[in-house]
Amino acid sequence: MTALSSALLPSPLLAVTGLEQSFGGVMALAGVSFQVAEGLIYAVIGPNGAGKTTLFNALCGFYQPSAGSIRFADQELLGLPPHRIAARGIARTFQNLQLFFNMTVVENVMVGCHLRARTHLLAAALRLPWVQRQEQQLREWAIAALELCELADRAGQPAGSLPYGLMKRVEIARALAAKPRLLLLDEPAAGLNDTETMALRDLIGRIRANGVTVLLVEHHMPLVMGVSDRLLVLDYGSVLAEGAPADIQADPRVVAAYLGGAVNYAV
Ligand SMILES: Nc1ncnc2c1ncn2[C@@H]1O[C@H](COP(=O)(O)OP(=O)(O)OP(=O)(O)O)[C@@H](O)[C@H]1O
Repeated sequence: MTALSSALLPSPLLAVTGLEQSFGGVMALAGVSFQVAEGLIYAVIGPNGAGKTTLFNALCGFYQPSAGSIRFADQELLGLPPHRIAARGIARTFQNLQLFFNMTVVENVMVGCHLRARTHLLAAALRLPWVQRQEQQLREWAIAALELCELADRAGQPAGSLPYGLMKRVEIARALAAKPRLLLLDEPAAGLNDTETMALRDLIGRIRANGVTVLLVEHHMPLVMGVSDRLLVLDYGSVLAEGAPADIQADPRVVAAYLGGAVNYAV
């Protein structure tokens, strides 16, 4: 690539370089580097214990890596606390449900908008007009996120009354309500049946179509291969491979890392 053509390329939305995180003697991330262009669905895969969740936790500021760099939209994130990283435009879901079961679906999703809200306790207690206008705005954002997740008709129901697959969608809607530029999905297909998984695949496509870049940690290979533009393969905290789904499926190192070849990639 010439200097001129590389200068014309847009800088990646996310650029991770040499990221290191250890726990005692375990190097969970041993110098991980990769880049994600804006608008991609980018998956991170790898066997159990490879470092995928640690990577997410580092990106969100829950862990403070000992070395490396995380540049998001050309700004360094390393060292920032989670709420400042979220305010920069990164939202995530978790492996385990983190819902308020007694609150309604829309109330759960409105929690995700709080970063966009101006909070003032006295004004809220007095129900000042601007507080009411703001609440109406947050409700509209929450409803828009629910519509994208095909949950608008469940808005008024207690979150705890929904089937598990829909509860996981509420979590995605809550993350979307923060209006992120990058959405991190941590094993969104875990516990879903085949129909729900196919619906999830469509939803991830719609999220990208709405201008949100997606970083996906997932063990469900048919989903990963069917929805992703590129993949990063981690193994023992290091990058084993990076590339398009077809290249990753053909990579013997990846096949070997997964139980000596017993990977079902069928979509
Ligand atoms: N908080 C922690 N304290 C100690 N060790 C940890 C901690 N978090 C992760 N580890 C270790 O770091 C390594 C990477 O773990 P991590 O959870 O990131 O893997 P993973 O790829 O997400 O695995 P899985 O697919 O099972 O979720 C593992 O050896 C794990 O035991």
